[in-house]
Amino acid sequence: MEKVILDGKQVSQDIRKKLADRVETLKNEYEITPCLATILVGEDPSSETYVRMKGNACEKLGIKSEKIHLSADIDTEELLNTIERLNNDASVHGILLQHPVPSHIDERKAFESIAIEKDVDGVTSTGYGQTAFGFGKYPSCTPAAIMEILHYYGISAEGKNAVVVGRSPILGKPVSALLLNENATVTTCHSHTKDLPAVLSSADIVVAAIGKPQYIRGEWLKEGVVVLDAGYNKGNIGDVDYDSCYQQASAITPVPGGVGPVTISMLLKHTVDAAEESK
Ligand SMILES: Nc1nc(=O)c2c([nH]1)NC[C@@H]1CN(c3ccc(C(=O)N[C@@H](CCC(=O)O)C(=O)O)cc3)C=[N+]21
Repeated sequence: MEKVILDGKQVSQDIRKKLADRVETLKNEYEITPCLATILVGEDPSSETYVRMKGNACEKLGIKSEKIHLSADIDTEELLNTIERLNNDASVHGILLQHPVPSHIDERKAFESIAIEKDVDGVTSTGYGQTAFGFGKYPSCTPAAIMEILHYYGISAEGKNAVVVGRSPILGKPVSALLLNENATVTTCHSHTKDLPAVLSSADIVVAAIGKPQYIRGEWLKEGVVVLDAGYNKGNIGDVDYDSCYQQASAITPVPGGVGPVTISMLLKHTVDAAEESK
């Protein structure tokens, strides 16, 4: 059986190369510099790393990155005020509020306050609804990345059994919707699922989005399965047990170097899209 390692760095490079030209055109012909505002609340070191990576990726492409770092003890109101200011700032095209925020803050309320035309990270319920109905401009970035990888490698979801493990608002739910829109038969599993290995045994495509390191085992999967690992556990460990899943798979994303870099590329792409929409 031919085996493909789905190379997220390669996919990501191709996307970013195309974006560089669009950024140049925006600057030279329209005097618009695309700008992404990132909001980080508190001091979680891995969140700091991800936000720094996003900012650096922007700057490398000539996208302006406005980094806002708020202290862990702010209240929901202060966060809403910050988002309101960015909503009203015409020089800002996209807003990313890094998840998770400290638990005393109402994260859902904050996400909902992001203006839809700046919701490049696909976190609002309007954005999710549009994604689910199939006309959304900016699906959440990790779900968008997963679909981008499938398209890049010519892997069709049509008629396939796709099993998504996880149902979070910016990952499991929207990726289930995107796969459904491409005519997969989608099953979404979660902590109440009775027999996960039994459900997985019929999967042609598996998306792991649980947040448990190396949880999905190759013994649960059928031969030839396509495995997309959206896990980002501490130490760059995915949600699938790579070695055993690799044995069964016809195609698999590694961690690192799989879904992660493409997630950042989709964020960049959506920011450039939003800047173009603003002309
Ligand atoms: N509002 C919001 N939107 C997000 O999209 C979002 C979020 N919150 N919170 C956290 C998760 C996590 N996430 C990652 C993005 C890139 C890598 C990534 O590029 N990882 C590299 C390795 C990381 C490294 O080199 O340290 C890789 O997989 O190759 C990982 C994780 C986005 N998230």
